[in-house]
Amino acid sequence: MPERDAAGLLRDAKRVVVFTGAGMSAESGVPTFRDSLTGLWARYDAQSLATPEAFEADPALVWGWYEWRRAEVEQVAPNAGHRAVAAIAARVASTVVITQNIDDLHERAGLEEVVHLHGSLFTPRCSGCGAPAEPGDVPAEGGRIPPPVCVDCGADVRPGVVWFGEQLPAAALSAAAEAAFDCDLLLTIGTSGLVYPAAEIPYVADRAGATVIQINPEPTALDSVAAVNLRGPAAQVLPDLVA
Ligand SMILES: CC(C)NC(=O)[C@H](Cc1c[nH]c2ccccc12)NC(=O)[C@H](CCCC/N=C(/NCCC(=O)O)S[C@H]1O[C@H](COP(=O)(O)OP(=O)(O)OC[C@H]2O[C@@H](n3cnc4c(N)ncnc43)[C@H](O)[C@@H]2O)[C@@H](O)[C@H]1O)NC(=O)OCc1ccccc1
Repeated sequence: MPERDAAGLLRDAKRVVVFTGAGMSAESGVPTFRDSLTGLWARYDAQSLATPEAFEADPALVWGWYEWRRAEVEQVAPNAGHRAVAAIAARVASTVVITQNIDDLHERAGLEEVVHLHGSLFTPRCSGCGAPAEPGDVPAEGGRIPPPVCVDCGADVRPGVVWFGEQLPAAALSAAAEAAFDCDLLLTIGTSGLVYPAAEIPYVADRAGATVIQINPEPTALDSVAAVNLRGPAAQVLPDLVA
């Protein structure tokens, strides 16, 4: 029975990587990347909105979208899946949690260190000089919101996320690749495995001889690299795995 194998594999693991995507936060009520296009943004395609070109063309539209997503995240709480991942990190000293998510639910579930490959909703910076900016109060009204300007150089402040066509933060990418190369077990949770170079991480672990366990209610591009596929929602499957 896959669950028992997975629990046994996790119990015996010495160096664990937990790799997460939007599905990890779905049961908290955070819309997955593709579902985050409602209201004003419904007529846009996420991949074209999450680009430097879109911000250049209409800063208020894109800033407003990220402020809406930040408001969503601030209204929800980590789920039992996030708490189970924190329990794994507490139990297996050398656990590295790598996420594609820009929410802070892993941290709010008790994790001090999380490798954010695609940035965060809570680390805005100047689009000109790169100076960190204060994430102001979440605006009450949704819709188009002009971004604040940088106190140092007056350029627009931008969300601290990685947009399509932009390089990932070098430190995060190398920390992730290194952890995947060194681990003996990688858990991939709630990701479709379609966005690169992040999606390469489970393959790095597999090629280095680690066991890959996937948790996802649906089949994904990562089925082929997973030794064990647990077909279920993260917040239901993970607690059993760490029980
Ligand atoms: C779409 C894809 C084809 N395109 C790319 O990958 C591109 C281009 C590219 C590069 N290399 C390639 C190689 C091949 C093909 C294309 C490329 N990559 C890039 O542009 C990257 C940057 C990519 C990062 C983009 N930013 C994001 N996010 C931040 C912003 C924001 O969020 O707004 S990506 C964003 O989308 C992705 C969404 O994927 P998932 O998280 O997996 O979510 P998804 O909705 O797809 O699936 C949810 C899954 O959960 C499951 N699920 C649902 N409920 C549950 C549940 N309850 N429990 C468990 N699972 C569940 C579902 O079944 C499903 O499987 C995440 O990565 C997320 O971070 N940059 C770059 O390559 O730069 C290079 C470069 C080189 C030189 C010079 C300059 C540049």
